[in-house]
Amino acid sequence: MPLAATAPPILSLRELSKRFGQTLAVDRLSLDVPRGSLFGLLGPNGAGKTTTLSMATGLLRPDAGTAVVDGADVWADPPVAKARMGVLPDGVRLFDRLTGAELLRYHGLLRGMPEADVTGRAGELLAALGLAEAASTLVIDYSAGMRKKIGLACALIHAPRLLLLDEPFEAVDPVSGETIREILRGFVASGGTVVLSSHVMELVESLCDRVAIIAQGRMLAAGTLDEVRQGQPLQRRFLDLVGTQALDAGSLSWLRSS
Ligand SMILES: Nc1ncnc2c1ncn2[C@@H]1O[C@H](COP(=O)(O)OP(=O)(O)OP(=O)(O)O)[C@@H](O)[C@H]1O
Repeated sequence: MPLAATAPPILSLRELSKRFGQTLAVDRLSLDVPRGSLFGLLGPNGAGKTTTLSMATGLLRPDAGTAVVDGADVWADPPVAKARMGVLPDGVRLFDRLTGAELLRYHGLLRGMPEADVTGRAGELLAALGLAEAASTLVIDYSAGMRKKIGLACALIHAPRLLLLDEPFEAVDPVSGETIREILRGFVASGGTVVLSSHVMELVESLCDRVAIIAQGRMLAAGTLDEVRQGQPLQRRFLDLVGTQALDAGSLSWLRSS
């Protein structure tokens, strides 16, 4: 029996809920992520993906429910839980008055890494992600894709066993996208676990072995790729579960009249 089938999940969310005023962003959402999986979290805009990941990573306090990382409760024991994960938050809120190299160094030292390791790994990460030439550039002057990549490097530098990545491929060019896919596959092959959110079905279908589809804060389906797809392309299954929004007849007619 594979390890993932017998070991406890590396991430376990139980009945997580979060309300913003009138909006119930996440509604009693439960999810288990087995060790060694490359897990895709899918959902339309506003589904609650970022809110869920923020609660799972200790960035946003849930109204109710629990998040447990490798046995450590994220909200009862944050230092232990946070040490076990690498996080790429939504929008990548970074200290952007630092250079790329300084930001990576800051993250490594903050994680308690020895100075020499930080320097060595920072150089390797910058090179692998095509940021070596921008190492001395202030992050505020980075493009959106470069910010995503430096954010990913910061999440990786302490070699966590669990990566939680909010839209890691957003704004990233195809060459860097392939590098990131390679890094994530290698990470999982060596025993790591990745949870990523995305809108891009083809990417999730080709990269992830497990997926969950959420909409309006609720879990609609979760399991292996094949269990969720049920013999259909993921895109079709996603649209069936989430529902399509047909344009009313005559809607946007002004756009078609010249
Ligand atoms: N800080 C906030 N204040 C008020 N409402 C919020 C806040 N953050 C999220 N929301 C609302 O909660 C819901 C879920 O948002 P969330 O950002 O989690 O969705 P998402 O699935 O990540 O969307 P997207 O794919 O567009 O990034 C949305 O209705 C959003 O407007």
